[in-house]
Amino acid sequence: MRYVSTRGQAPVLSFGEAMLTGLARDGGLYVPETIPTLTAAEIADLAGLSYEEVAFRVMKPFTGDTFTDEELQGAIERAYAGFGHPARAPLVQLAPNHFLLELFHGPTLAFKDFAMQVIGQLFQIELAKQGRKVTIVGATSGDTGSAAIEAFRGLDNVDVFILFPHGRVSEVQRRQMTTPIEENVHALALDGDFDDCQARLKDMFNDFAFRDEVGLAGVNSINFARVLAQIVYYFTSAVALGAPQRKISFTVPTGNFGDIFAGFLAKQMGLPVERLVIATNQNDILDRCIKGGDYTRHGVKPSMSPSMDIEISSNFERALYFAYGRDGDAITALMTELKEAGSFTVSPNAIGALREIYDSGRIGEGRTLEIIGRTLKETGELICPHTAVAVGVAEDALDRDPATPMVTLATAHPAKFPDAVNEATGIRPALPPRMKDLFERPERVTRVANDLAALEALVRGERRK
Ligand SMILES: Cc1ncc(COP(=O)(O)O)c(C=O)c1O
Ligand SMILES: N[C@@H](CCOP(=O)(O)O)C(=O)O
Repeated sequence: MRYVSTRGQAPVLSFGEAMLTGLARDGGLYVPETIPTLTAAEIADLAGLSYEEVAFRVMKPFTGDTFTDEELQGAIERAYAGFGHPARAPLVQLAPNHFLLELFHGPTLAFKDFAMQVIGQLFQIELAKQGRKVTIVGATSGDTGSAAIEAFRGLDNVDVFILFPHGRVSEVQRRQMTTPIEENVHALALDGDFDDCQARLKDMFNDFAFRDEVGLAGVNSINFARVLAQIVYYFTSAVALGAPQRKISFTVPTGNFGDIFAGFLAKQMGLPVERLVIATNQNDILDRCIKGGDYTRHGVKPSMSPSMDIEISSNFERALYFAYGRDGDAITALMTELKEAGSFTVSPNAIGALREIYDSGRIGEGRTLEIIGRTLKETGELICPHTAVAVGVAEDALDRDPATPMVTLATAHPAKFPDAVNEATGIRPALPPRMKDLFERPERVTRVANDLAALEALVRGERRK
């Protein structure tokens, strides 16, 4: 299995190399050269297996010979052992044809744990084999950061620096990043928004001298291994609802497009996915693009679903790459236009290809609150604001296609966003007992300017040599 860049100009790599490389050296994102498929019989055979067994069967064909079967199985077992639900990703019924896929039973209470816990294990195996140390720099709008810290805290051969937008994450999210005591963990509050954090991260990858000097590695969904581990729950949930005999649709609260792109890969692998519905909050660039063909930045407006406050949606590049028939030059041109002019127009063929796969919708702030309140009243489920955005978009999609079962991804625990949930319901959801002293723990955070040279100097100075 070989991995190629969406911009077509970077070295072709194995899975292991792509995992440790992060951003491709031409600025693109790695994708598999071919997408492995499962037959209908192989998908049917997943019924009744544990989450871990399904994960192994789905992930193995992508990893080539980087890991032995025993290594991959062991990594998966260890990754999910600490989850707070035996099913790992349980389904809850909201309405006759509407199901919620709860992805918040991992250690940091967000769907990011599903992939981050696995790649934490895979990094350790690969770094030990190669006798290497790496410096991970991550950008977060709230959830990736704590999941990365949880997966890599205390490791001797990894330093972790997390850039988050100052004042734009929830207090629980911030404290999850600023209270770990391990000296390899560095929380950096950047003066800017998430797009600035991600842009500086990509700048660091594009500064080859810096990248090579510090052994830069990435665990954002830039890293294909992140997306890979997120394919698994599309299979477990669809099979539980009758796939491969029955088609299933998914609605995904979307920001950086990693989670829904994993759904695209599941579909390409043979899972009968009817529609993948992109759910956006008031930062609706993806909804506008799918509907009108224009990807135009308007400026990020902070919302009550802060993890989706994103306008430069990193993995949309991967979606465009497939929509443009794997044309790296076309993608390079679009990404250059976005950087220089703040917008691009998708070609008629490519927008047609995207609309074959994706549907989309947008939910504003008022409706988000209404949905949190109504969902609790009608179903007894307390949901986070990101999930509420997706529930609203899914309800609209179900009105258009009531016959196909809809799975809505519940991406974070409501206790991560107590203020919004309280405003909608009058309930402040409690954190699990293991986190009950989160608000008493001392915080350790460095405020940083949105300045590449200053950030690089900080990482150089703080990482352990
Ligand atoms: C709670 C939550 N929901 C949804 C998203 C959006 O997911 P993605 O960036 O993969 O589109 C994020 C951030 O990634 C998140 O943290
Ligand atoms: N919403 C994310 C943003 C980063 O996304 P990633 O999937 O690329 O890591 C977050 O919570 O940080």
